[in-house]
Amino acid sequence: MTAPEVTDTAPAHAAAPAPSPSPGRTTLQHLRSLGSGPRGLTEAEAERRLARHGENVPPGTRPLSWPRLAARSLRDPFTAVLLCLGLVSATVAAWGTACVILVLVAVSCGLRSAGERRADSAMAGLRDLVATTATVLRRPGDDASGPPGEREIPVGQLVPGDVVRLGPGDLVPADVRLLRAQGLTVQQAAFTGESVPVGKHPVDLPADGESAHLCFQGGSVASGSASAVVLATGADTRFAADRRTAGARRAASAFDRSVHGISWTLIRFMLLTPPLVLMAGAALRGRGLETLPFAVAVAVGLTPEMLPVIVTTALARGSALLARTHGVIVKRLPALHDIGAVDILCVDKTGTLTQDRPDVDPDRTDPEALHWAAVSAWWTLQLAELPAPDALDEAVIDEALTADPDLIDAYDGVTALPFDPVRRLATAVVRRPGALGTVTLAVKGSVENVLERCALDDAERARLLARAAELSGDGLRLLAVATAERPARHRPYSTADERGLTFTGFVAFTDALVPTAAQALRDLGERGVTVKVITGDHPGTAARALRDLGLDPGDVRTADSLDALTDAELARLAHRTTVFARCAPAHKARIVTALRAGGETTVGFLGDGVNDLPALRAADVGICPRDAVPVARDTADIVLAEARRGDGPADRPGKDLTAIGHAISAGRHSSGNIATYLRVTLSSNLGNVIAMLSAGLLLPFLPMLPAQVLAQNLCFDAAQLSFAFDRPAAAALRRPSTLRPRDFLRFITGFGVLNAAADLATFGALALALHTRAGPGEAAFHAGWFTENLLTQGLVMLLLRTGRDGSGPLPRTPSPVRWAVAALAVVGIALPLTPVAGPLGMTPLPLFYYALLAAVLALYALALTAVKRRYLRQD
Ligand SMILES: Nc1ncnc2c1ncn2[C@@H]1O[C@H](COP(=O)(O)OP(=O)(O)OP(=O)(O)O)[C@@H](O)[C@H]1O
Repeated sequence: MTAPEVTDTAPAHAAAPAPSPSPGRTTLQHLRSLGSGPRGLTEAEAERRLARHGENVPPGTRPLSWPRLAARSLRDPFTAVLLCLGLVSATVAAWGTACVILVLVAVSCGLRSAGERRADSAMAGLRDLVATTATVLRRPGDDASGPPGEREIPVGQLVPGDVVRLGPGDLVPADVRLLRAQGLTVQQAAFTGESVPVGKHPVDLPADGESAHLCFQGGSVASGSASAVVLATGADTRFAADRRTAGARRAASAFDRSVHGISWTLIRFMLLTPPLVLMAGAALRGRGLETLPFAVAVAVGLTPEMLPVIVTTALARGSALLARTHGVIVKRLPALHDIGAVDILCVDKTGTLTQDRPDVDPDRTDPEALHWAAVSAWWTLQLAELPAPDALDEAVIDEALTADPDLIDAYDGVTALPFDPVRRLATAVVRRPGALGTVTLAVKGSVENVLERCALDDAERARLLARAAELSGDGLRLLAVATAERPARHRPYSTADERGLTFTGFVAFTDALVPTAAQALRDLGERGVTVKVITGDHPGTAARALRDLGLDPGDVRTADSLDALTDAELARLAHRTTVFARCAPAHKARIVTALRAGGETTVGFLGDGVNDLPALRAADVGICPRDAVPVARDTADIVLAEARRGDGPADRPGKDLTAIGHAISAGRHSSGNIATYLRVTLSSNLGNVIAMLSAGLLLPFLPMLPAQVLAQNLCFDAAQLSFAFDRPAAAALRRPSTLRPRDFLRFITGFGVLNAAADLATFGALALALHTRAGPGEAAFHAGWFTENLLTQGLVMLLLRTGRDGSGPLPRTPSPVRWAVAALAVVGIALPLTPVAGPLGMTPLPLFYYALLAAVLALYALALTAVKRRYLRQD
């Protein structure tokens, strides 16, 4: 079964090649060839180009057309197996069975396509709510000489020739060529697999094969800033070309492991059934190939052909409800299943558990360190043309300017090396006006990274590290600040210059915890989810935050202690550890991958920054708060709601971490309904198959005609669609909802045998009721079994609604399920009495049979309840 997910529909111009890097063309020549310039396009020209090139929609985000949906549902393994069985039937001229199979395929494909179409549009609507925008430079109207202005537009409206601005946390919105850049590094793991961001800069005359001046759609800005001209959009990008050749690659998620795992187990059974039936028929009754249609019908009887429809409907309904009631946006349908299955949730600290609205703590900040940190922050902001300061820089500048409003005028900026989460440093090179021969490097960053670049003796270094640990232990965030006087020079400054520095002091910040964080962590614990914190911050700060939130941080590990471990050692350690500190983006991803190894755990990652992207991708399900950086919102599978007003300052309502609990409940609810369908349909189908096999060997005629198999399958399938609207028991919501093939097999074997016993008892009842009757018993047998089948299926729907997790009281059966069961019972009893009965090969039955049937059903219901109770007790 394919994941019910919106996938690519290649637009008409899909065959267009990805852009060439244009070796030998200068930037200006390239701009001219695109009919653009450094000041961008006019609005009127952009509109014309949008009509010509189409929307800049990355592949995989357009709802599929009807023909593509139908083609995709035909590729579904269940459908493929059914079609194969149909083909086998046609080959031996069993036209009745072949037609039955064809109708089954048509109905399930039709229902599935309609369900997916609805789900696709609903998901597209939800994704639009958290869609990212791009900063574009355009001139108003058609006035090419007008002044350009910057504005935010939806990424979909970008056209070739547009000039865009990029800053940290931005998604590269199209394929672009850099016009200017400052300290730009781009994460482009999607193309090259490199987890480390790559430096990018403009090249006026690129050599053949050079690509430092190009950034591709799907990449993300890790640090620095740039302006760039758009070369290609939508289906013409390299991202689209890669997807066309390689397809979308994503590691198997919890959804793939469970729903797909179960599907493939069943398909193996289906494929094994016909040969087994043929062999049994030959061995026990000396039958030959004439048993084939019957053998095929038995295999068809095993198929849960509505599984894809139920999965799509249950997940789409759950996602829509979650968005409406709690503002949580699920961007990829299977992610709702996955969040319900999460048993380990990794979170970063800053901006997730804390507000990321730091305030300088003046009592524990060295004034000189604050001075140089502000100079560094201000000039980095100016020289690197960052669209906005990050939270620490903003706090530093505010505090320093309040103390000394002339601080900025005291220096001229020379160059800047902006912050990146791997170096954990930011440097500005400044000059005092008049001091022509020398410059000052103002360096700020994490304590360890700054101290290791300072000229210090070991004792002093140890003293400073101890002081930093003490401040962090109080929950403070820290910046270490250092400076260096250097002779001025023309050669560009690089990270190699950040050596032999003079330590200046620490700047300390308070960063309040998110008000809903403690409650959210408690909720997660009660729902059986283990929380781990993976942060770039100091171990002391992380441990203190966790303690303040009511959790025991245990032994805090720093990332450098993990580097020497093998993947297996890391996996063992990761399961024992609660807090990982000083993690670079690649460490975060490696820890998540280690936790997932073995496929026994489902791991979610909740993060909000550029440093969280690799981990968001590595997890089974990536989650981010609504105010995360754009690229995190774009990467995450689930975007959380904002808090209600009152949970944060008036201008920014803040994060609502309790929304994770709602998302988990919604996921478990949907998975619970899928599990109910699987339990009910599989035990009933297995029972039928056992009964059909026994009857097939005992009776001189086919126990069920192909048309009857069809009618019965369709009625049961239609009734079970109501499970998408079911309510699982409260107990099912209390722990991670993993659909394990092994658990299902255990469940369905027991209940399947019980169901077969009821069928065999019915055969006895039929023999008793019909033995006095003259005429062919075949049609009456078929009618009797048809009625009993639909009635027992209705009973199973009511009594097996909660299985493995249903130890609590059974929730009231929702009306769609009650109506569906009633309709099933009515059809089962009434159909053999209607004129349709004749063509279907059935006749009305004597009243006596109904009395016997009532007794069989009553006994079956009692046995079902008793076995279920025993099963739940053992579980
Ligand atoms: N703008 C900045 N300039 C210099 N140093 C910074 C800046 N921002 C953060 N740092 C330093 O780098 C360290 C790591 O930052 P990083 O962004 O990787 O993680 P974080 O935001 O502290 O934590 P989390 O991973 O929980 O979001 C910080 O603890 C801080 O000391």
